[in-house]
Amino acid sequence: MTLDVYTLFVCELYVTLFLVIIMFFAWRGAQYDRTLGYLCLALCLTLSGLWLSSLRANGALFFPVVAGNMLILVAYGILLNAFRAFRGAACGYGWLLGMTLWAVLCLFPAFYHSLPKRVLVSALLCVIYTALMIRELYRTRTILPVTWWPAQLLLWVHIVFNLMRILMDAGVASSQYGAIGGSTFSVWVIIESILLVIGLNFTFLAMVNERNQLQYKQASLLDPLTGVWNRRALFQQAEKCRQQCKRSRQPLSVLLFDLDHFKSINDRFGHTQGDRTLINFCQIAQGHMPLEGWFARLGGEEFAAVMIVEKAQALVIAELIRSETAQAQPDGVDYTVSIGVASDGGGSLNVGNLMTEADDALYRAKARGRNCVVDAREIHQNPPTLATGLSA
Ligand SMILES: Nc1nc2c(ncn2[C@@H]2O[C@H](COP(=O)(O)OP(=O)(O)OP(=O)(O)O)[C@@H](O)[C@H]2O)c(=O)[nH]1
Repeated sequence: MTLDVYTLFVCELYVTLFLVIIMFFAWRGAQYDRTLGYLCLALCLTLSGLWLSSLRANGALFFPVVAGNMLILVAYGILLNAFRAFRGAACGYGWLLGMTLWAVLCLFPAFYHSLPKRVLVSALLCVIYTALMIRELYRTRTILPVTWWPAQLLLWVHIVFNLMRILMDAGVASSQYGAIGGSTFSVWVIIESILLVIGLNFTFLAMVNERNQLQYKQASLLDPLTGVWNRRALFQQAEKCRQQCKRSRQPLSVLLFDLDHFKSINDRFGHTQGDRTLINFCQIAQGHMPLEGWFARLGGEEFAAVMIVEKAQALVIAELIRSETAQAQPDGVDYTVSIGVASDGGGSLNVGNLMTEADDALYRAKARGRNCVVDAREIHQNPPTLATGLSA
């Protein structure tokens, strides 16, 4: 099979131009996401570099060899910045090094007129830039659990190809003297770079999409003020706990918390201090969650926790939270919390019923003067006056 270098080159120009257009709209559609912006810029520079390298066919040397390759090396640097921007890092100046090195080397006629030397340096720089991109990508593995893998694969294929190029492309000038490199290996360089730009575009779109999806999902489950889970997250988790407890017949406990006279804290110390008090309470409560315990803000000064522990342990945890809160005094502000606790031994579990029971117990805790823990079941079994809430 003979692959015509000019036909491939036109294909490459067309594909790259088309990808520039796609990426430009993707960038705008993603609210001017920096990563996609860098990628779009890298593609524009690649397109310009490719076009300049085609001037080799007219016998020109300066534009294809110096300017064309410099543009392509800047594109590599900007691609590296796209990976850095993806993980929120600043750009630095390292991305300019490849282009600068090439410009300096071109000042030496022994390099400028030697195709094998140019092929060697160009392939080496591609390997170095790609290795740096792999390093950047490696740092994003925690925020990119899925697309991290295809992105790695794509970059490793590019490294292997360029290493093969160093070994196999002796820089023999092609009889079809034309675009990119000008050696007999050019056909493979063009094919690989077409596949690379297509692969990179899809990979970056998938990466940005995955990161955004995870961010949106997280934002929809977290309370923005305190950073703890919100009502939606807690109810999702409660349903998982219910299923787990039902299967393994484990006890499930629900704790409802309500800060006492919180309105008066806002009135006396201001809303900002009120916010700080809410954050302080969340830190205290989070610090007492057991291994299988989840805490959330339901709204305002109301919080809840679901935990796979039996009633006795849930009451101990509630009392620890209550007493630590009463002693906390964030910024000199005294505040207390009332807590209702409901538990199920693992039989006919119903989270809705447990919530209602805990809410009932919380109501009783408020009625008993606040700053206390009340166990829902004991309220039902005993007259209110004998309820075994752990009063402060
Ligand atoms: N600072 C601050 N205050 C909030 C926030 N959300 C709700 N609040 C306030 O919380 C207060 C709740 O007041 P109430 O429902 O009357 O309850 P309370 O004063 O705590 O009284 P008891 O619950 O009966 O002890 C209101 O003044 C709300 O404005 C918030 O995000 N930040």
